[in-house]
Amino acid sequence: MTSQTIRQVRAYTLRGGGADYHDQSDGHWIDDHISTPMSKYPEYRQSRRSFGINVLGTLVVEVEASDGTVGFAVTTGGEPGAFIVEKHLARFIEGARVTDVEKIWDQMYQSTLYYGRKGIVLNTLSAVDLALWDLMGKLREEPVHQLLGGAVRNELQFYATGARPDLAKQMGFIGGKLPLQHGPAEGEEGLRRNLEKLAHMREQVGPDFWLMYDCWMSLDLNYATRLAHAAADFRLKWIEEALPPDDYWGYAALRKNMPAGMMVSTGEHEATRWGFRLLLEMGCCDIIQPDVNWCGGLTELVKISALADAHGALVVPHGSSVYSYHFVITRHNSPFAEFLMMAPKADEVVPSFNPLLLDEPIPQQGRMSVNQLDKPGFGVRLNPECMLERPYSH
Ligand SMILES: C[C@H](O)[C@H](O)[C@@H](O)[C@@H](O)C(=O)O
Ligand SMILES: [Mg+2]
Repeated sequence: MTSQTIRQVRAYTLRGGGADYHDQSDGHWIDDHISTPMSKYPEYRQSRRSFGINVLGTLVVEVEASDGTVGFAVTTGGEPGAFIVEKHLARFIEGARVTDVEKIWDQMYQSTLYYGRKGIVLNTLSAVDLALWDLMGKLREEPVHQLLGGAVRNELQFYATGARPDLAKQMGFIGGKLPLQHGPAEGEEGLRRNLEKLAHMREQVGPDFWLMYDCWMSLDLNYATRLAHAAADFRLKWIEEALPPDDYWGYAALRKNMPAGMMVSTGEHEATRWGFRLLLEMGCCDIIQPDVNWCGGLTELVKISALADAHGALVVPHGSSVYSYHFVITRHNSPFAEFLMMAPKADEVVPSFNPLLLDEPIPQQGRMSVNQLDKPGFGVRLNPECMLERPYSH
């Protein structure tokens, strides 16, 4: 295995669902009047697709070893990501040993520092890194969680993100995270409607089921503070991504002013150990939520997680299908995982990156046994019916 080198890296794109899970059709809960930083513009308030949340589409990266074995991974990245893989990163990947993930990561990161650091470049770098971990697992015939040191528990437990926490409770999930639908631009009426929604859901799910609000970067410090204190009456467990990712100072102030016992979470749009060091050292949050397809991949998430552990923070990766499941089950400070309800009415458990991945495991009664993760690599295959395109080559 250690003598195997990488013969070729290839980058493909796909539209409609897949890793760019916001790329859905009309009528899906995930695009129904959700509060965003663009909600101050009425014309962009109803649909996140209207301002382009789905412009990138899915990026699929394949890495082929000298013996023909192929590892792959997916992310949000589309054509820009494919260009970066084929025209820039390929030179550090092809010819390298399959096991050289640390060196390849460092060369990809340092060589793109002048235009990367976060966002699309880190999404792309993450997909290459995850494809390498998939390839290593396939060559060693071991699931990735074994390569990471092995499971510390026999099963994963999940909370569900979606419009129907009441149904999520019936399906066995440990909690439900609602998308916040009204932001500061909708004033007191909007705040009242946010609280009415929460009150209704609390009535539906009873006193102990976790309820959270995901604010998707859309609030200001005063609104977030007022929302948190009013939501304490309905036992909100955490307020998520209330402020823009760069407002570390705002998060630190919000966390200081939170109601006793309510947590602050953020991080899905943060990247690298340096970004998360800032969040942790400034006391911004109780839970960090790196997306392993966006933060720098598994090689970087291991570093981020150790940093968080030293700070006593939980690491609950943003929903990223098998790519986070294999990680979460190996970490003591990742006691539960997120499951994105991708059924349009959030009334059915379907694979997160539907329809792109075959054999993608789904929670049963809100839980997933480690046995469901026991195939080599990440244990998934690309759906041959998905029309992948390769827009660039090298
Ligand atoms: C539900 C949220 O608005 C996002 O769509 C979601 O992807 C993300 O913020 C999450 O935490 O799942
Ligand atoms: Mg979120």
